[in-house]
Amino acid sequence: MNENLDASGENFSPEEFDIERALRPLSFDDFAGQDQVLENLQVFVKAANLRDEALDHTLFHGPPGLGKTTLAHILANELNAGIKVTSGPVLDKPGDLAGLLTNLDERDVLFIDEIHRLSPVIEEYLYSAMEDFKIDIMIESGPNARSVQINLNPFTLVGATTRSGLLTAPMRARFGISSRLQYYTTELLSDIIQRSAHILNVPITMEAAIEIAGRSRGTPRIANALLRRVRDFAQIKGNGKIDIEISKYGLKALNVDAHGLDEMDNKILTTIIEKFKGGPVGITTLSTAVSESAETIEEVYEPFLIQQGFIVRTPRGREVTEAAYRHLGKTRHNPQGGLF
Ligand SMILES: Nc1ncnc2c1ncn2[C@@H]1O[C@H](COP(=O)(O)OP(=O)(O)OP(=O)(O)O)[C@@H](O)[C@H]1O
Ligand SMILES: [Mg+2]
Repeated sequence: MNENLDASGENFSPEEFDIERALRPLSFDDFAGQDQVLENLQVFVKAANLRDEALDHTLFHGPPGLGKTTLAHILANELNAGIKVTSGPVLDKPGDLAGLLTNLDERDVLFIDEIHRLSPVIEEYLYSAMEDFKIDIMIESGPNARSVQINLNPFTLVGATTRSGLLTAPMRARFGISSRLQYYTTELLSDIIQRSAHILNVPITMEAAIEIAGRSRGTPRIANALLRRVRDFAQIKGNGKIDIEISKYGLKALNVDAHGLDEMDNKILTTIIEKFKGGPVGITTLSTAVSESAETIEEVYEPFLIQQGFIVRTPRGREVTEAAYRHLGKTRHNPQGGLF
């Protein structure tokens, strides 16, 4: 895939960050797909609103760019509550966390992105906040040092992670709601692209939206990123309208893979084929061969490759499929002869 996009589709300039923000859905109604997740959340939010209670702590997990951060903001909107945003690696002092927590109004959302990267001290500290809406803080120092308990307003912790496997069991257990986001179908992505094109005020044909959607790696963030790039081609090389011709031209110029696979996706497939005769290969061995952690392969790359039918998981490890050979234009040397 092209150099500007990785599996998450991130890598924006500041202006693009603003566009990204404009394209972000703000309510349940604007949010496409993830039907099961959304249906449940709507019930839980309605119930919490009816009882005037804080929503249960909610965890969103799944690959990058599928809408975790978006949903956290939507929850706050739909709860008619405020939201404070932080992330695991940023939150390293208990004092900072205490400051955030004590400033939450009743029913507010505290969104912690990359929640698998919290330090153990902070995590420990969060437990009592989540469970009893209480925290202990140390006041004064030296011989006068003592800890006082502070009551917090009932709030909702929303956590997001691409690496749910790295979350500790006690942390996981404290979320009453846990939702895994799935890759989007081409059809849904083409709806999202049309909605975004409308916001960006650029005309697009249905056919073009489907073409771009099919190359977006099942990921709305990538779909929006590709749309913006194709829009550039349409404005500079075309007549401003995004049709199928300019889309194909732009996607080719961007070097976007026909399935939207990115560099690491292709590296994983190529490595299994070239170094391990198509597999099966164990995840640890594969991880060393492609220089990427086993967890990232399992949680970020592999789900898409499996969903697209390029890889299968067997008890002896990962194997590539015939589709992967075809995709990479390679022929399979099958020792048993026959089948492929
Ligand atoms: N269901 C959706 N409908 C429309 N647009 C969406 C949807 N989900 C995501 N998007 C778009 O994709 C962008 C990326 O989504 P978001 O930032 O929520 O992903 P994420 O899961 O938090 O990713 P990361 O793991 O990298 O933080 C959003 O800004 C939004 O424009
Ligand atoms: Mg996010």
